[in-house]
Amino acid sequence: MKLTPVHKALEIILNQSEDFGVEQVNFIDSLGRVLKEDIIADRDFPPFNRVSMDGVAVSFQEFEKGIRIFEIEGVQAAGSAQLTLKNSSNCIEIMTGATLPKNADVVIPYEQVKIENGFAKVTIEETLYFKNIHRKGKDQKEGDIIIHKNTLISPAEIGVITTVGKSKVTVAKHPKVMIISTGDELVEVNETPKEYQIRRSNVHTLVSLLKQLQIPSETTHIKDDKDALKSKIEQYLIDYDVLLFSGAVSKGKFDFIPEVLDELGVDKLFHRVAQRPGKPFWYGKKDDKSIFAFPGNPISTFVNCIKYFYPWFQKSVGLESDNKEFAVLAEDITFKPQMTYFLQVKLENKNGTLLAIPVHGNGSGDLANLVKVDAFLELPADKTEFKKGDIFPILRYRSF
Ligand SMILES: Nc1nc2c(c(=O)[nH]1)N[C@H]1C(S)=C(S)[C@@H](COP(=O)(O)OP(=O)(O)OC[C@H]3O[C@@H](n4cnc5c(N)ncnc54)[C@H](O)[C@@H]3O)O[C@H]1N2
Ligand code: MOO
Ligand SMILES: [Mg+2]
Repeated sequence: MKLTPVHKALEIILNQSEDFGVEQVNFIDSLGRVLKEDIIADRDFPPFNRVSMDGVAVSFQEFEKGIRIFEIEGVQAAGSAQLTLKNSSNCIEIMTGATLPKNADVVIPYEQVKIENGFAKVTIEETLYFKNIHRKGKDQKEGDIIIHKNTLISPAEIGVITTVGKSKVTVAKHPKVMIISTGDELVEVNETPKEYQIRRSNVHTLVSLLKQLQIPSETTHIKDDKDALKSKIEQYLIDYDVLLFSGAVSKGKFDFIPEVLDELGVDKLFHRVAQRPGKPFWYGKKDDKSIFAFPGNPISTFVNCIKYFYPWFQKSVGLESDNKEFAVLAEDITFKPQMTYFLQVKLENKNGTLLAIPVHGNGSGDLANLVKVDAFLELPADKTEFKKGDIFPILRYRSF
């Protein structure tokens, strides 16, 4: 049967993105979420003439006249209401973060002043009007949009959100996701497997891959029993927006997922992609529900989640995902099949260039190899020889 090319599979999936609406969350819980409102300056930035050095505030005009000794009239701390310089030839001691006193228009730092017996003796010959003052409204004006809708919220955005006083933020709502493992060979993490059994690690990898995008999910396990699969999946198709499967999509006698989904009225949009690993990937849709059925081999599940589910989700919540990352292949690679090859690589930054160093494992079942790796290098299907120095897109799962 004909395999769907990777770019086509991705295109099909992206065309099925869904809007899950918006919700309000506490500002501190908005980290990693997608903003769904513009964040507007509630006042000027800075909101007052903010002194930026500890020292003395004086009149620039008096300084220009040659006055260098100023009697200290008072002290203006950060957080206290604005004082007025009553006598223009006096000064006010002033602290960083304080509002500039009325009638003062320059700050001389303590390093350039000698304080003695209630007088400040200035030791510099030159200064500038408004020196050491962060002028009101210089950064942003009240009413300016500081963060646009559809921005991914990072710690920098949290700073702005809080400074404008938004304790609640409108963000994209996440889909309700169920992650399902299948297979009679699988046992729980806290169980001791028999010689022919293994622990169901893939679902926990998937939960974690989703958690990296702040998407909560639930998991369950279903035995290789067609009736059980059918009745459970039927309910999940009602209760969840997205189902992620791991396993039972290939040619085996107990690979029931494609036929069960078909019998439940899920439209298959493709089955089998021209890629390695992850070829038997099945994707379908029922009404507005997306069903990603990943092949059970751990690396197949892993790479398909990053390659297909991640951009589908990002598009669904309104994030631009055209910010592809690239790396330079560090050694020659040959891959003969007419398939996209997701090569496991370690990333290394060498003099500003991101190098992709292949780390060969033993195929898509070798999950231990992934801990030595940072990303997959996407080698296109239309070539067989990939040369050291060539540049290819990467799918990265470690950010630092
Ligand atoms: N005759 C053919 N056999 C296979 C083909 C093929 O084209 N023709 N494709 C191979 C490829 S490629 C892959 S990938 C796998 C996909 O298999 P399934 O999606 O059907 O998955 P399973 O058979 O259920 O399991 C495969 C493998 O993965 C392990 N597994 C499954 N779930 C988990 C889990 N949650 N945690 C850890 N490991 C899991 C399972 O034990 C098997 O070892 O098919 C090839 N065969
Ligand atoms: O496509 Mo499979 O993932 O090579 O084992
Ligand atoms: Mg199978």
